[in-house]
Amino acid sequence: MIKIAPSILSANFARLLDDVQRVEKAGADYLHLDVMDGHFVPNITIGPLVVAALRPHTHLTFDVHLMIEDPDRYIDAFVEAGADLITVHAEACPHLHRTLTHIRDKGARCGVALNPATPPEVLEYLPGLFDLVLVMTVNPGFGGQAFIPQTLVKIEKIRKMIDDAGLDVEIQVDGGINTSTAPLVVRAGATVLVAGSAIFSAPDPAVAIRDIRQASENISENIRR
Ligand SMILES: O=C(CO)[C@@H](O)[C@H](O)COP(=O)(O)O
Ligand SMILES: [Fe+2]
Repeated sequence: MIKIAPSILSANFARLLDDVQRVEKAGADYLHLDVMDGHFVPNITIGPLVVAALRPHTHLTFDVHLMIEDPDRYIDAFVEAGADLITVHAEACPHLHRTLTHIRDKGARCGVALNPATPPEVLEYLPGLFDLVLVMTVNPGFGGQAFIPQTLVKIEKIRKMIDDAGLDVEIQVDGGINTSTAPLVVRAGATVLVAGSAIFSAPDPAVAIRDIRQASENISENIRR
């Protein structure tokens, strides 16, 4: 089963809760919350206060994507705010092993994000320590960018790495995902699709979720992953 994770980066922040509840009703699996600090990436977005404010109003799994320097400082705050899954960037974590262990010790699932230019080999040295790999399919920082096709080979490599090791790990993709790119990433091995502008800039987000799901599941049925 492919999971769809709408990214609220492209939601209307003046009516954020309405947009969240709309995608929940439309059958979204995760809610993807992009946290940016103006240092690791050029943009600045939300922090734990917004996560905590939304938490009582939805049952969606909160998938928090930290694009910040020194994420260890904020892990406790995000778990306490209601994050179910916290993903950190390998490029931002000099002690990635320790950071992942910290997230699990706090009771959340953890993910490792890799920028488009980051090789996947870093994952080989962290067996069993993460629940998800986030393959960035654009350079992080902004919504609405074009999908980078060279990332497909990396998704394939990670899929093989995970299958060969017999790990139960999700492969998430993030950036430029729409009905055209979804089949490509699913064929390469992705199982969780983040989409921001393709969902929230569509005339009807529910239709957009349905269309992305349909485009991916036609492929995944053939693969039977
Ligand atoms: O993490 C990020 C951007 O850095 C994403 O989660 C974006 O929000 C994806 O937006 P689209 O490319 O789907 O518009
Ligand atoms: Fe993201």
